[in-house]
Amino acid sequence: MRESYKRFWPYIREYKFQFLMVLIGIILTVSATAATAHIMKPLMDNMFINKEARMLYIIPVLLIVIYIIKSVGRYIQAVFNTYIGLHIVSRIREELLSKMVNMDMQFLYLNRSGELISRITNDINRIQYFVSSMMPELIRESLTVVTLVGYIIYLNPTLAFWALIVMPTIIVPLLQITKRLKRLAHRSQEKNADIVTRLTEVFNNSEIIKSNATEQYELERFHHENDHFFKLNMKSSYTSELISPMMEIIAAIGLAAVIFIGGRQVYSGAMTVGEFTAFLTAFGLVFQPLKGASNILGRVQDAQAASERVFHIFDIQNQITDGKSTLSEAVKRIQFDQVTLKFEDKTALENISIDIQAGETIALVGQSGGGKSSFVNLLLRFYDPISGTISINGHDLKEYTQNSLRSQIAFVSQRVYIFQDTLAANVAYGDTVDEARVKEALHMADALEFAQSLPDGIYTVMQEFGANLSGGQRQRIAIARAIYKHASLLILDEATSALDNETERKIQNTLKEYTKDKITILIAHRLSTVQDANRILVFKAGQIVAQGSHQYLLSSSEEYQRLSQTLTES
Ligand SMILES: Nc1ncnc2c1ncn2[C@@H]1O[C@H](COP(=O)(O)OP(=O)(O)OP(=O)(O)O)[C@@H](O)[C@H]1O
Repeated sequence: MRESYKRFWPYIREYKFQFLMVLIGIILTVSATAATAHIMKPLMDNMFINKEARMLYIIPVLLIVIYIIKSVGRYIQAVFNTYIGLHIVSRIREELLSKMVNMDMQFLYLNRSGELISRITNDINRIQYFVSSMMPELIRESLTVVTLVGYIIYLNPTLAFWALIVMPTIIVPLLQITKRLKRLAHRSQEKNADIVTRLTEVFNNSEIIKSNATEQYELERFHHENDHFFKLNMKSSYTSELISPMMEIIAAIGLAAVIFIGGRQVYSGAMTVGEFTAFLTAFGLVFQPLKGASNILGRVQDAQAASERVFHIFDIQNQITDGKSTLSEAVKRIQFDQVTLKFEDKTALENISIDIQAGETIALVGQSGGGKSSFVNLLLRFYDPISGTISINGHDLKEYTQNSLRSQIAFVSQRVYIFQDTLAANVAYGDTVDEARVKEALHMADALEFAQSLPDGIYTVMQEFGANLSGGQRQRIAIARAIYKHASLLILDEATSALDNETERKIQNTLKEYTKDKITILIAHRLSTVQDANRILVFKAGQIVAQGSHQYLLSSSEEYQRLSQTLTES
């Protein structure tokens, strides 16, 4: 627990004023509670025994004042506790998202989106209680316990010894319970992540689910996860609910000891009935806050497990690190020098050497899994090679900051991403919308006509994933987005695969002028897409097995001849 607090301390300590307010709230509540007991004295002595009539007015008014103070204290404590908790949690949520979006691509590929969403939402919410309310509550309960225990020791040390001797017996089972609770909390949070993953999958794959009529199948899979989650939470409840009855049994044993030993002391005259009653009352009162404190320990396990899951992400170090220079000029030359890329044991690229100059259009072709996407992923620094160097304008890629490098690259990926925003904002993505530029980019991507036919033209809001668009329209928006960026390196990974030949040709013709001083790298499976490239690189099992113009390769490379058969057919 200390470890977790250490992690939260930098956040917690920034809320001195709010904690002070919580403390004031606690002081008001505790004093008002004490005053409630204290008012019993004038109530009995002055009002009933001495029959002072003015007390008939004073006591009820005092009682109301005391309860107002108590309520104000409670309110202040609750509101400021919540403020601290919610504020810290919302800050950590943003920091966690910032950490996640800046993680290596491999991390983002490997971790399910549902798992990451669950950490940002569910896990973080569970921390709130830990960072705000737990400490004040523990302080309040401990203070009350210490005061009451002090009081009973003061009343009768021998009896207090026998009454309290049973207390340590609770420690061992309590520790075991909290250990088990933490294990269960970990599993329950993992299960929660599974549920969110399942849900994101169900909603992202609705087409495939509907077309295969697998709704029932998905419901059963969800039921399986949900049921598991339910059972884990019940297990947690069986365990945590043990704390209260255990405390009560211990309290009963303590009380029995007090009655047996105290009763004998009363019989022998060592203790008056009044002293015995006061002792019994105070001893009875100790257990309420003690139970409260043990319950807090139970709840803390959940928050601690969640904070471990959250801080685990904060602790992951990126493998891809930023260089110091800024790539502010256009990409004029790309060199691969004996570059090898491996994913664990699998070699994705082997000994790749190539030199590309500004103005060139390079097409990558080859069998599926041949390494084409890996080649462009290296340029984007989604991965780093295990050996060899890649340089841009004569400097190793690793010398540049990733942001400055990527600002020079316009990338159209195989999967088209459309954000739930206006069409214009989708084209200008991340930049301010310049209407004329957006229209020009759309025109070059042969998408202006369809954009203008939309209800609000380029300001029409796109649906999530571009659900209201055809595959070809989505691709054209993605191409327009790349054009809008005016980057010096254009990477098109199967960017025109959903377009008909005529549209593709049209876009290619406009792009020719646009890319004449840039470097264009395109991956394609269609002959029409690649045959005009200055150079075609043929990939096979992670190697470039041939390169040259379309005509040259047709006459010299068997692999290309074989590929061109399939390229023409598709
Ligand atoms: N993130 C990754 N983790 C592990 N292995 C990967 C990863 N990305 C690619 N690979 C592997 O590296 C090899 C090359 O993949 P790559 O995606 O570069 O092929 P490709 O030529 O683009 O294929 P396609 O034409 O099917 O898109 C494949 O065997 C693939 O399984």
